[in-house]
Amino acid sequence: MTSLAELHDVARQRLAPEHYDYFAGGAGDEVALADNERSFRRLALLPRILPGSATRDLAVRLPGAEASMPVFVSPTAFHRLAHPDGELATARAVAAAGTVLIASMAATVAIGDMAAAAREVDPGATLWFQLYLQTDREVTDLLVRRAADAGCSALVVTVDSPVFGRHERDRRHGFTDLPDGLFAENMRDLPGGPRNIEMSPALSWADLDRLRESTSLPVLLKGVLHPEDAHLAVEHGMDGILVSNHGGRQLDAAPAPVDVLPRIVEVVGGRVPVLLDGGVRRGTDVAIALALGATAVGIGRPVLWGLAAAGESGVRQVLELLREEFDDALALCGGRRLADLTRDLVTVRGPEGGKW
Ligand SMILES: Cc1cc2nc3c(=O)[nH]c(=O)nc-3n(C[C@H](O)[C@H](O)[C@H](O)COP(=O)(O)O)c2cc1C
Ligand SMILES: CC(C)CC(=O)C(=O)O
Repeated sequence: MTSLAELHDVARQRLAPEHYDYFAGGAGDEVALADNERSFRRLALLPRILPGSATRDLAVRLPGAEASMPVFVSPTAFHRLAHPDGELATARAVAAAGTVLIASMAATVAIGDMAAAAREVDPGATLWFQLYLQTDREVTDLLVRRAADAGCSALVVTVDSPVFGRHERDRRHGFTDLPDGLFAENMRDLPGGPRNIEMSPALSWADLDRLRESTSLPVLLKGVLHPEDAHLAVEHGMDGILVSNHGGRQLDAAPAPVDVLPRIVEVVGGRVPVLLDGGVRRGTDVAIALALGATAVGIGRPVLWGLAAAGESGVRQVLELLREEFDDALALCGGRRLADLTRDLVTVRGPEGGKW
């Protein structure tokens, strides 16, 4: 395979239509979904020349992690719909790539088993655990304890889902539940028995404060788009911000993360890392996001396409393609290290170029 788009095509052919649409789809008219990729293509990189070095360093330090490149895996649910090995395959592939896997709370493999699979490949593999705060605090506390016991080195709290997005593709298919034999394994053995993941608009910053006080793990906030919320996140002691519109699956009128990134970077002012996901499909997208101030970027769907196309090896291909493409983009921009990707390199395409 020579690009992520090719792996996507193979995945589309292999998956059952209702499972493909669950992975691919967005909310409402899928305006945000389409805009996520399109927004990267509205931007251009103004390359510098003659870097004076033939070596490049892609490694990046993140909360509780040293990643081999500024690309991590964003949390996506239900990997066993894509491949029988599910999250075990994903965990092995991400460990082999030496980057961070954010394990979804809605994984079809329990977090302890994912961590064990990753550590067989690399004892130093990094997993973070994605969490939807539950209104039953006992449940949240138990999930946090399990993540810590599994050796997760950070928590990623998703805050863009006070209610579940309206996924019309799923409604048309009548896809409302996992097939028999698959389960959100982290939701077993909880007080009161197995549970569904709850999304609640009743949650507030006070619930986040409580989580912050209850754990020594770094806590990152996923789904921040408003600069004022980025400011509040830092004030409330968060260790990082993940700028995201949930891959266009929640508020369909939400902007593309890359369009709000510069403002958030400005507000945060270097106090904590600012990460981004949504629409990253090429190494040049990674370079644009870093030039606009992101510390690293996440990919969601491309991992699912790799998994559906070829299991562990497919996910490895996705990560290695992005690594090669990003290394290439950095070289072509005249850069040697990530810090060489600066804001002045980004312009808007077309005759207005430069007026950013
Ligand atoms: C099928 C699917 C399932 C997802 N599940 C979760 C999840 O369980 N938790 C979460 O915080 N985000 C979830 N997301 C959002 C991703 O973490 C991420 O924000 C998004 O996919 C990034 O956009 P991209 O797919 O364009 O790379 C999911 C996204 C998809 C496509
Ligand atoms: C099971 C869901 C909570 C996963 C999710 O966040 C999504 O499908 O976007």
